[in-house]
Amino acid sequence: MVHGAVLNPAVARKSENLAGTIRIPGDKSISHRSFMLGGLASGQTRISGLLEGEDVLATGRAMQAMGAHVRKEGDTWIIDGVGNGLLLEPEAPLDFGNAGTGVRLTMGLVGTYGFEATFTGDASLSSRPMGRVLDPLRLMGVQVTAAEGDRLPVTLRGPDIAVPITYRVPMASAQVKSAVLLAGLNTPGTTTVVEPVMTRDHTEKMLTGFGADLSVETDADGVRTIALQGQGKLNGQEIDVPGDPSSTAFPLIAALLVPGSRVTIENVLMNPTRTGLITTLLEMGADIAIENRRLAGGEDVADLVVSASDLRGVTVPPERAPSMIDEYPALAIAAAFAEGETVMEGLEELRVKESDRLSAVAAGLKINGVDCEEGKASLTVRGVPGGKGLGSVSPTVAVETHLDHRIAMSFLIMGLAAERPVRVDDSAIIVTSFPEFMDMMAGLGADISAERKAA
Ligand SMILES: O=C(O)C1=C[C@@H](OP(=O)(O)O)[C@@H](O)[C@H](O)C1
Ligand SMILES: C=C(OP(=O)(O)O)C(=O)O
Repeated sequence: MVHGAVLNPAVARKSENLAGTIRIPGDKSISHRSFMLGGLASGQTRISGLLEGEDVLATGRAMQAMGAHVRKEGDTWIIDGVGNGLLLEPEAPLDFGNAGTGVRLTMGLVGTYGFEATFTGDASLSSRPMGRVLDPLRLMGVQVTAAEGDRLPVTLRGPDIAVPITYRVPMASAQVKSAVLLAGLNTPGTTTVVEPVMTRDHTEKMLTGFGADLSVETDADGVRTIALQGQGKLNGQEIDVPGDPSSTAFPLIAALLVPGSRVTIENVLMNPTRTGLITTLLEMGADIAIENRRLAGGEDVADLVVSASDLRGVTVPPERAPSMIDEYPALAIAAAFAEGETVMEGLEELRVKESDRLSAVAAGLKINGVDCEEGKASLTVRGVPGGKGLGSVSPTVAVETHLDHRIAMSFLIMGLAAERPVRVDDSAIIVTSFPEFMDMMAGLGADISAERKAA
């Protein structure tokens, strides 16, 4: 287990049919960006539906430490921004806890300022690679001090005047794309990002919504060129954050796996850069009705009516990975109950998330009786329809979550449909992205409880 954190072991047990209607909390990606752009813009930004997960709250605190005023009135978060180019030097290191998105995007946002800012995080975040955003920042003239291997803690000092760059993103990463574009906000001239493989487009959409001068061109091969004119004015906005499709994955898959279930999940973001999991589950034979499609705050949203289903294994093509990158741990659980083999490819980015998710998922599946194979960038799972024989063989066996919220939630979902209980060594980390998870699942009838004894 990872170093020093207070752990809350938990156990999930085979449950009766799940039933009810839930509204998934706000999207994590949009919530981070709402705090960042709201904190930077001139005037007031009002956010409803913000995800109040620890990751996002850390971003709010960072913006406050750089001069924005952040407060909550009733259910609305209100931010008085500083104005583009006018962030203040933070007096203390900015602690981003477990949040890759928070730290990487904020490094972009403030890296080009002519002051010093230090970034820290928890043991998981401190082991993740930051070079992917530090490299383009160095090209823009930013001085970087980092721990070995470009890890946290990182200290940045911007140049007097940052240099605009054209940057081709070397891996499929919305965080890298976004960090460069945000660095471009405080840089004279045109900052250009070339994105060979499309990733979630919230930064582009939200920058445009806040009034930035940004253009996107897509060539015949799907390569996107995003050009941002620096030093423009951003204006505060009203934002209604739709429900997070990555959080949706857990009750959605639980409802598919627990016999007799029927669950309605309302207000789910259906942006096509985020719907790869739904596409895959439909191919596996899932009964998911997509209802009440509508536009909310410039995004497609819908309600999902999910009924328990017999799933069959599929091959998930590598090009789908960016549109469901955070959903593979949950999909691997669905695959563990599907007829036949599920093959997931193009997963190299899973190795640098909150944990090495490829090996964490494979290890968790194995100790719970699932036949699977971990490749360099792939995972093959052979399912057991009905879950007979699945689950932990002894109360002392628990899945190691490695400070990774998605590993914790995925295996708790597994326990709801497996023959035997499934234990995880920690559930406390779930507050980073989905603080309501335990209560929401209990409300649907899921049997998940805290367990005093860790493995
Ligand atoms: O831009 C974002 O909001 C995110 C991008 C993804 O990371 P990568 O850019 O590393 O793929 C994703 O895993 C993360 O949870 C949120
Ligand atoms: C990868 C994730 O988040 P981040 O990179 O923001 O820590 C996630 O939430 O699954």
